[in-house]
Formats: sequence, structure tokens, C-alpha cells
Amino acid sequence: MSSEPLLRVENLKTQFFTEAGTVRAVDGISFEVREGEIVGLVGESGAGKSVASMSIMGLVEAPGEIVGGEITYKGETIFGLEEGPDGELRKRDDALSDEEIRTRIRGNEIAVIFQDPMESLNPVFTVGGQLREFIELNRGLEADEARAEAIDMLREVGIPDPEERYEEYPHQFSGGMRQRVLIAMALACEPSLIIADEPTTALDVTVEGQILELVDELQSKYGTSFVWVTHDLGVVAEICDRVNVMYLGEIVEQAPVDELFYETKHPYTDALLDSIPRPDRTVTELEAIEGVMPEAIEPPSGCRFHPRCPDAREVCKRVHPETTVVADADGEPHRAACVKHDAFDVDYEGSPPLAGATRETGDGVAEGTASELAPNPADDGGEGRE
Ligand SMILES: Nc1ncnc2c1ncn2[C@@H]1O[C@H](COP(=O)(O)OP(=O)(O)OP(=O)(O)O)[C@@H](O)[C@H]1O
Ligand code: NI
Repeated sequence: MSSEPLLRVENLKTQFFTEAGTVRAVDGISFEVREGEIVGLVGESGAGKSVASMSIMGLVEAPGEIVGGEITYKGETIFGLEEGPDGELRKRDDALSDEEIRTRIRGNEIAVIFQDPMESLNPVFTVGGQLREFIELNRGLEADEARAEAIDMLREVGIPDPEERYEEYPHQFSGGMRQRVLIAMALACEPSLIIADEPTTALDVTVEGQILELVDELQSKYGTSFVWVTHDLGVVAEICDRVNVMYLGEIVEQAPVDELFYETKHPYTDALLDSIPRPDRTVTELEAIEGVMPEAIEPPSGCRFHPRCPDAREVCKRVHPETTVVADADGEPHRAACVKHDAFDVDYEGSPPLAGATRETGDGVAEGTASELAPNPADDGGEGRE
């Protein structure tokens, strides 16, 4: 196995310059995808998962812009910024041009599957015709070869009677079948990486399960790597090897999948885990995550999750935690952005819990009272209570 990952995203920042202000949709995320693995990008709506995916594909449109970071694919810099002589940020010389990304990378090397197949499929052309044309264009095959290939691909993704279905229109396919077509399209150019943005979210659970099984199968057969975007940790558990949990533009936890589930290090991941249905719990016991996710225009100070965090202490309002290695998972780093871990060394234990914090702590501090008992001199004398 080569040591260079297939895809490396470093300190990626993507912003939208809107009338209401600058939306820091992706705010300094770093992660990698190795050959043959499925990497999850998970978080609530608005976390920045789709913007991160679009950024990798060079598909961010005005008023959005990648304002920082570097993206390396197969050891080649496909995106990178540097400061020009005038102090303005500009694309690095070794980065690919938009044209090169479009012709060399997109589709051939990295393919995307989006949530809504109706947006990717043209309703006025037959499913087979679209697939055939895509294969013709991208692989330079003759029409009849491309047709045969298209039918093979439809069969490969589990479409029954592919010769007949080839002639049908997208509306004649069920949601699950349409999603299979998109998977066929993504696979058609034998890309090394597929970015799948919530492709199963609109499907019912049974169909979703079938699609996930198909992806798992195809993944082992073709060795394709995936970035799997989802808000559902249940999906992550089913197919991912490693996971990145996003909150308000940042990756707050990053670990191999079992480690993430059994040795959870970030309270936000805990909250997400609490909100997935499990056979050993009844629906009434399900906890929704407290509060709503704030806007990415003016994120909360310190740790962005602190206003909703059951473990929040005064220090969490002040210190912005960088995603840091907090544990070792059989030689793999387990990273988290939460100052309750020793790696941060900011005297979390000595810091009084915030009023909203609900978790009983090990040292017997009762919930929400400690800020009165032990006022922190670092407090700026403002409201102090959330
Ligand atoms: N074109 C745009 N203009 C302004 N803001 C945008 C634009 N696109 C995305 N955003 C903002 O960027 C942030 C991240 O959005 P993104 O779509 O990446 O979230 P997500 O994690 O994919 O959520 P979802 O699960 O709903 O798809 C949000 O605050 C969103 O409002
Ligand atoms: Ni999205």
C-alpha cells in the first residue's frame, strides 16, 4: 500500500459572500481518503458537507469561493492558493486550471452522485440514451459499443431487464432505480473516487439498505474509494471505514468507524449517536439534539458547539479547539476538537460548567451552579450565562 493517500484535503476554507455577511461554510477542514476506502462526512443540515464536496470537485459557484487550503489527488495538487506579490490570494502555479479539472479529473478520476437523481437525469431523454452518451463522451467509444457498455452497467447495478429498461425515461424508474442509474453513470468511467452526497436520503429504508449493499459490493469489486456524505450515523455504520464528523464548517471528530462509535470523543458525535434509532430503545426515548445549529455567518465564540453542549464549561466559550489527536485507535489517530481532553491542557476540569450544561460531571459538580460558586476571573464581566 502506498503511503500517499488518494485524496488529501488540507485546511480547506470555502466562503459565500452574501448581503447578510460572509458564510464560513467550510472553515478549515482536513481529511484524507485512501485507496479503496469509504470515508464518511457526517453532520446536520448546514454543516458544510455539500460545500466541501463541491469544493473538491471545483464546482463552487459565485458568490462562493474557496479562500484557503490545498487539495491533492494522487500526489498532484489539484487546488492550492498562495499569496501574490500584491498580497492577494491567487491560484498556485502547480494547481490545475478549471479546464484541466473539468476534462481530466471530473468524471474520469472523481465522479459525483447527488441526492436527487432527477436533477442529474434529463427527463426528456431515455435513461439508456443518457448513459450511452455519457460513456461515448467520456470514454471515446463508438455508439454501439457504448450502448452495450451502458446495458452492462445497468445490469451491474441491479436494474432488471436492462435491455428493456434502457429505452425507458427517468420518470418510469422508481427513486431507488434512478439512484442505481446514477451509480452506473458514476462507475462508467471507472473513477478512482466517487463523492456521494446523500444519495440514499430520499429513499425508504429498505431501498436505502439495498443501495448501500450494492455500493459495498461494487466497492470491493472495483476498489473504488468513496466520500460518503450523510446526516445519518446509521448509514455511516453500515458502509464507512473512517468517519469525519462536521459541525458548522469544521471537522470536530475524525476516527475509524468502530472507534468513533465505541470510543466517542466529541459531545456532538455523542448527541448524533443518541439521535439515531436503535433496536434497544423505544422511539420515545430518542433524544433530539438540544437546540438548533447556529448560522455559519456568525458562529459562536470558542467551541462552536458550546451553546448546545451538555459538557460545556466556561473555557469552551473562550478557547477555539483545533482538531487534535486525543487517542490512538490501533495505530490510527483519533482526532477530536473538544477541550475536555487532556491533549488540550486548558484546565477544563477547573473551569465552571456553563448554565446550559446538563451532564453530571465526575468531580461531583452539580449542573449549572458552579459558575456562581466559582466565578472565573477570565470572565469578561459580560452576561456570563447562556
Ligand atoms: N450558494 C450559497 N450561498 C450562500 N450560502 C450558501 C450557499 N450554499 C451553501 N451555503 C451555506 O453554506 C453552509 C453549508 O451548507 P451545505 O449545503 O454544505 O450544508 P450540508 O452539510 O450539505 O447540509 P444538508 O444536509 O442540508 O445538505 C450553510 O450555512 C449554507 O446556508
Ligand atoms: Ni448537503
